[in-house]
Amino acid sequence: MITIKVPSSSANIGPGFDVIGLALSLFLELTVTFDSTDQNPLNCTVSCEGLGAEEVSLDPEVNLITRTALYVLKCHNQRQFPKGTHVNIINNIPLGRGLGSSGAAVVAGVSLGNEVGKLGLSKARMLDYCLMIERHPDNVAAALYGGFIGTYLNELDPEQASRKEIPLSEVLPEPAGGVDTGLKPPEPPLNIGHYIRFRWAKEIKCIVIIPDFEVATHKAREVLPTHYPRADVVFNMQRIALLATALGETPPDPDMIFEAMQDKGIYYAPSGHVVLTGVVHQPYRKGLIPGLTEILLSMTPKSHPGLLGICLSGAGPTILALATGNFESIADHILNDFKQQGITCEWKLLEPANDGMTAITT
Ligand SMILES: Nc1ncnc2c1ncn2[C@@H]1O[C@H](COP(=O)(O)OP(=O)(O)O)[C@@H](O)[C@H]1O
Ligand SMILES: N[C@@H](CCOP(=O)(O)O)C(=O)O
Repeated sequence: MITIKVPSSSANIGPGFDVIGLALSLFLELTVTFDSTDQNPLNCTVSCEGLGAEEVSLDPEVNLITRTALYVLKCHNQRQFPKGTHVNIINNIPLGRGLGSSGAAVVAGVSLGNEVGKLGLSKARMLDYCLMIERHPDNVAAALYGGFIGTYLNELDPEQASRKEIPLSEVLPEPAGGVDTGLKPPEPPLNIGHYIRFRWAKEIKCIVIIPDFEVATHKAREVLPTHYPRADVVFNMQRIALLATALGETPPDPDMIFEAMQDKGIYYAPSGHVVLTGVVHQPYRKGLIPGLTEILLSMTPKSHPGLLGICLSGAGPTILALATGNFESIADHILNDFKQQGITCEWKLLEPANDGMTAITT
């Protein structure tokens, strides 16, 4: 039996759009067993329990995890799973909520291909495969390596860059294209992306407030501009520089962290009007998440002692609040704000998941 465990993740943490990721203690788990008397297309069956079980396809040609595993296998001239492979998915990551469920599924799929195909891929090479599928590195790198990380994509030479830009529909056709197409899918270039781990102060806990509706990440990316004013980019770079260090300092400095988690600046013009500056993703997404702006503006470390900072988790709709105490009252405030918009939520108190993806054969 093979057991693969992958953490959820919260990407961006305010200003770090497509850069910063934090692996969190909610997990996707696969148990993989083999019964060679089973005869199935692609030699694979899938079952699923836990969150999203009724939503997730059990067809191995459609399911994101098994399709990803098949992509990795086909790149290594293995056209199907080993005989009688059964993949049981146990999912604790809510789907489409900004907690990296798709990133975790892609990491789990790459690891599944690696394990059943006995490919011996390093985590660095697995990251290349992940980045051919989920092309922003923050979630997949956090899920693969664990902890609080900064990520980047390397400049590739033109031939490699064009391979990386191959449309997702060719890398990961849906359905997966069966056993016999004979075509090898586009292999990832080497060293597409990399990461660095930052320190995390152990007293900082992660409150996640998870609304009861989904926002598909690809839709939440469509609402973003392709170009930004220089002032906005500078604003966010200034905050990221703080963020990378401020969350590792003991004792945590609430005012510094609150500022470091801003993806917007509020400037009171001489006319008295409020002007927003320094905006990369959150405010553009407010149309998808009722109450977002009000929630982000409604709390500070002064109004809510214990609070360090607040932001949208990934592409939303989950809100991430970092805090050292008063977890319930901080969560209650955000639950109430969402309630005024007619939205019910659940909340959880999570910790960083330091291990990242693990795969164990027993
Ligand atoms: N455990 C899983 N098994 C199969 N597919 C999954 C799994 N988790 C996520 N997915 C796919 O990823 C989609 C959600 O991805 P996305 O919109 O990026 O949201 P997020 O990553 O923020 O949860 C789901 O609708 C589903 O298609
Ligand atoms: N940087 C990405 C992160 C998306 O995270 P997810 O958990 O919502 O998939 C973005 O902001 O689009």
